[in-house]
Amino acid sequence: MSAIYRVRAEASFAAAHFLSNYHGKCENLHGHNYKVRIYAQGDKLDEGGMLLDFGILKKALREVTEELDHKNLNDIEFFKGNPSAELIATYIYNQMVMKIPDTPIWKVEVFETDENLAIYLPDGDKE
Ligand SMILES: Nc1nc2c(c(=O)[nH]1)N=C([C@H](O)[C@H](O)COP(=O)(O)OP(=O)(O)OP(=O)(O)O)CN2
Ligand SMILES: [Zn+2]
Repeated sequence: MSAIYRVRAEASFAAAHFLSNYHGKCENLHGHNYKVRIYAQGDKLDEGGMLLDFGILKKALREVTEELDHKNLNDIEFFKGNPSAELIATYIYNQMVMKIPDTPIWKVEVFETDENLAIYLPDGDKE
């Protein structure tokens, strides 16, 4: 098996949401300070010994999270009324692919709190 490299960037944003198909307190409008971690992976390094400049990953992720910052996530059509951490991770993945299409994204983690996170693995469960 050949070796692979992974690099990670992190960003955060604050946003409001409610979950339409949820019966409990989360059906009411409330907010979170979300933290996002995104991982790129590959098996080849460039001539500078890098898989990918951290700065490229970080810049793209910040552009995506800035679009979400201080928004009501229920206003975003993609979520269809249910901006769960899982769908936020999916949305962020889709946006990142549009920004840096040549960068293979391995994993997106969205933390709603320090204890609660959802993970999106676009390529299935291949760790
Ligand atoms: N799989 C998921 N479950 C839940 C999500 C989600 O995105 N994916 N989201 C929520 C709500 O957003 C809720 O705000 C967070 O849930 P919960 O942990 O129940 O609430 P608190 O953070 O306030 O935790 P307490 O322990 O109750 O203080 C729900 N589930
Ligand atoms: Zn919530």
